[in-house]
Amino acid sequence: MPSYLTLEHLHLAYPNGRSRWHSVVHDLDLSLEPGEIASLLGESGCGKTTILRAVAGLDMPRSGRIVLDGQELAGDGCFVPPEQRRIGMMFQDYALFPHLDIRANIGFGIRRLPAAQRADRIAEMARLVGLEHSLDKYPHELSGGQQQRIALARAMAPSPRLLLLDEPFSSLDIHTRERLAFEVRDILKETGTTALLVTHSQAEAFAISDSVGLMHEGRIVQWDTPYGLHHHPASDYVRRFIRHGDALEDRRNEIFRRARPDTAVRESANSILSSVDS
Ligand SMILES: Nc1ncnc2c1ncn2[C@@H]1O[C@H](COP(=O)(O)OP(=O)(O)OP(=O)(O)O)[C@@H](O)[C@H]1O
Repeated sequence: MPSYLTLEHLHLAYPNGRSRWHSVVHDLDLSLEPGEIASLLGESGCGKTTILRAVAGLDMPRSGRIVLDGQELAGDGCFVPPEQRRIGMMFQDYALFPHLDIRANIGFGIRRLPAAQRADRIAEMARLVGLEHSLDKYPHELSGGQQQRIALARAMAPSPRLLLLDEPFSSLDIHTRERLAFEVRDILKETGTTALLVTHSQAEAFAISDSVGLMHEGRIVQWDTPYGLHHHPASDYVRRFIRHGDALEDRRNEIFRRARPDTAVRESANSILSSVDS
């Protein structure tokens, strides 16, 4: 049976001067089942965002195919524009409209629905992310984690066929980041949403995903469950990458353990390790 989302032999490149191209992603294959949550994990510059942009329809592949729910989005002579793909996106910087209240922010993508139906859907999404009492507030009145939940509610309001998340937690402090990653996983599972996330944070990828594709220089070097990546690394590169992520985690946990009574120290450990992590 064909998968829900399929990327086949995808070649992605950026223009690099006169009729020349800088290849970023090479011959990439990937497939997701309905309701699966997957992450692309890798160092900065390995091509994660470039893949999301191609799936969203913001860039056209040089070659290869993208198929979603049986519909060819990009391929031989075919290119469906982003607004017709029914794909939701959530970014690291919330991207909420500061001059609109939370109700209008959540309802932004469903402006064409009849008023009563729209109000119901906004209420449903606000409940889903646990912020049904904040609908009259403005984004600046909410914490970073709350704003990111509103961004999720807004992305999900139009019932997208697929949700793309680009480093959605990286502007949050490290505690909120992990808590929210678990919360978002619960919300996506509850709604049966298929999602593809990109991150350079192993903790985040492991917290949210059913499957993780570890990327290196434009290729997926291992596609596996978090357990599989951890316990059965397919190469030295994967082993080193995972060990480095574990070492950061251990260091952070140790600092927290020692600094438990002292919030100021905990805060500073948080910020030091967020910067190391990024
Ligand atoms: N608009 C662009 N034009 C030219 N080159 C680009 C463009 N966007 C990205 N690149 C290049 O493509 C490569 C992959 O970038 P991409 O943003 O996909 O990486 P990433 O893995 O998402 O990194 P990060 O974690 O830092 O966001 C990098 O070498 C980058 O310089």
